[in-house]
Amino acid sequence: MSQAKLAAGRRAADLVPDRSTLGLGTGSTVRFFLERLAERIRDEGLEVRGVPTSIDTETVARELGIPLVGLDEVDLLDFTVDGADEIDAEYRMIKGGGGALLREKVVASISRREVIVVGRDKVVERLGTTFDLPVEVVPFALPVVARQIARLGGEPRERQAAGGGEYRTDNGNAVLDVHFEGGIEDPEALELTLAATPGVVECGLFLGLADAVVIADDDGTVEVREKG
Ligand SMILES: O=C(CO)[C@H](O)[C@H](O)COP(=O)(O)O
Repeated sequence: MSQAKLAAGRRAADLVPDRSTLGLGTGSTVRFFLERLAERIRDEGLEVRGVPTSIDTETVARELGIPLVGLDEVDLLDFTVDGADEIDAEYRMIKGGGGALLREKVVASISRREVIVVGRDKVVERLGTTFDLPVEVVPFALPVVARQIARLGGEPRERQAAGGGEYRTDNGNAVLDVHFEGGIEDPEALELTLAATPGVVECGLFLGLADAVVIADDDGTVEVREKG
């Protein structure tokens, strides 16, 4: 078990305000957040309801007794906690290692406060240097999008399911994990280009969405950084 993920997830749960509507991210760090959140609901009577960003998170939240709500009943979210695969000094991120990028970005876009939980190993100088960029693609368009990404200088690889075979997101789409040799030079320009590519549903670049980051070390030390 990663002590850093445990420490970051638990600290974020301690920051959750009472009587709030929450975005519930996805991933192993968020799992620790959910467990601590459930403890607070039980022990302190914390009143919250959450919008899950994946079927996995929905299942875990239900098991833990965290009240859930749908986007049809919610306009804005008070507070979201999510993980990241990389984050840079400007709080720009790569997300989608768990395949939940689309729902995560929708939830981040309506969150008043987006708090990111990571181990220090996720903090990078340049995005794309330690993690390939996930791009969610309509299956029909896979070859077209892959060729377009190659023209942009990326090396796309279709994600496979854990046991082999076809990988599909919760939305029924495929994922291309795209390697950029030397990292991503201009994340803003790349996000715009990908968004304008027919067949691309969403990409894992999360720019200007994080408000704070909870960074933990393996010894359990936690630092909370606010975006200036
Ligand atoms: O973006 C994500 C899922 O789509 C996750 O937040 C990201 O992959 C980090 O996961 P973990 O906390 O397991 O390292």
